[in-house]
Amino acid sequence: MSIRIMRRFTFCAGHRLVGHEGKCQNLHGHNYVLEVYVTGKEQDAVGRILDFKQLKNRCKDWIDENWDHTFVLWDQDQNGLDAIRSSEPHRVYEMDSNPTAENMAKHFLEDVCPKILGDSGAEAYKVRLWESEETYAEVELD
Ligand SMILES: Nc1nc2c(c(=O)[nH]1)N=C([C@H](O)[C@H](O)COP(=O)(O)OP(=O)(O)OP(=O)(O)O)CN2
Repeated sequence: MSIRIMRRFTFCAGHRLVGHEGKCQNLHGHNYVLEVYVTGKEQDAVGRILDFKQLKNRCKDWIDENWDHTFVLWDQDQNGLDAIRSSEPHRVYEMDSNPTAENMAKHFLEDVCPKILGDSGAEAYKVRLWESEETYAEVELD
């Protein structure tokens, strides 16, 4: 048997997709919804895999500090980075890949979750990132 929990987060961010054939090659923003799915080997004495509040605080702190009200840009997108950095104040989060919903979800699951949940006894196994009410990308550990 496996037990899973999930918490949902919302944040606003700007980005653009280098090489995209349509409008998304331009700087624009989204009201993102991030769902973080977590599992754990054991329930604690209270019956929890991980306290929802712990999950909330650990993820929300990272999102607030790194993605919320930030431009998420590819580190190869020099022209985009220069444009955002020419405004004051600004917030930029550099990715090592184009900031598609797929790549942002992958980065959060593979790179961020191990750091923020590392000592919690729980592990994120799936992340779903909604870019709009109609579209999401989902990544799951094999
Ligand atoms: N597989 C992916 N495709 C696209 C992504 C993505 O992250 N993964 N992102 C975008 C853009 O960021 C964009 O904001 C969404 O574009 P699109 O769905 O084309 O926009 P609309 O449906 O709103 O277009 P309308 O013509 O206004 O209906 C693109 N693709």
